[in-house]
Amino acid sequence: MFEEFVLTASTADLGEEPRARADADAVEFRMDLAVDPLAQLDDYGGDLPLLVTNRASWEGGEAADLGRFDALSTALGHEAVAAVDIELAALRGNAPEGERSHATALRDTAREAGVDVVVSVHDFESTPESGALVDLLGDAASEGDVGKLATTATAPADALAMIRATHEATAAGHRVATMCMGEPGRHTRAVTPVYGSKIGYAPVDPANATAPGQYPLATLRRLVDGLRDGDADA
Ligand SMILES: O=C1C[C@@](O)(C(=O)O)C[C@@H](O)[C@@H]1O
Repeated sequence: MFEEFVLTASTADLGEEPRARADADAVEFRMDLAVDPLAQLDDYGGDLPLLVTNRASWEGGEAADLGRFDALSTALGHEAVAAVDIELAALRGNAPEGERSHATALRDTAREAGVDVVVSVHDFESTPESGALVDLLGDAASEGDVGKLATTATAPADALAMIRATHEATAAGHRVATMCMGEPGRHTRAVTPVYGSKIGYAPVDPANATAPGQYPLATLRRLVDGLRDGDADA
């Protein structure tokens, strides 16, 4: 699914999917933020494929325990689910007790089901220097189909480090998705796809952003396509 850039509309409400169709290529379903996520999946009849995320509380989400893996595993049985997000820290075992075995089992299930695995890393405080970012991207990409890195930019230099790291990791053959959270890094969401980033995230309803600094969905679509095609009105 991630050979080309994929713009995902992030939401906790699959009922928003019709509003996302005009601009998004997929929906990121934030199961940890959703009311009755498995029932929503059962009822889903939309056109867009789903990336399912059930973000752990220790990685900035709301899913409090290992039960999040059971819910993700059930989600993989739905035909519309094309990709699943798993935290790198869960796969590498430097997370709370029991995460690693659940995370690797989920990855196996995803592979058997032909579902892509996005391995994610988040830093809600800062952006390390670009060499460290490249290492993180290499680690994440080697554990799944795409390595995703979202860090917090507090100055323009942080955005530059992320752009550089995106370029270097892509040149080294890794499939990555990158972005900075926070206002000084907002433009990375439009620019890193030029350097190889394969996933963008934006809320359908700007009032429900799932990370600081996200552009509205239609804006990110226009910016990414405009930079790619050289047509600002694209
Ligand atoms: O990991 C990511 C990236 C993200 O944090 C962002 O910065 O856009 C938004 C989240 O919904 C998603 O799971």
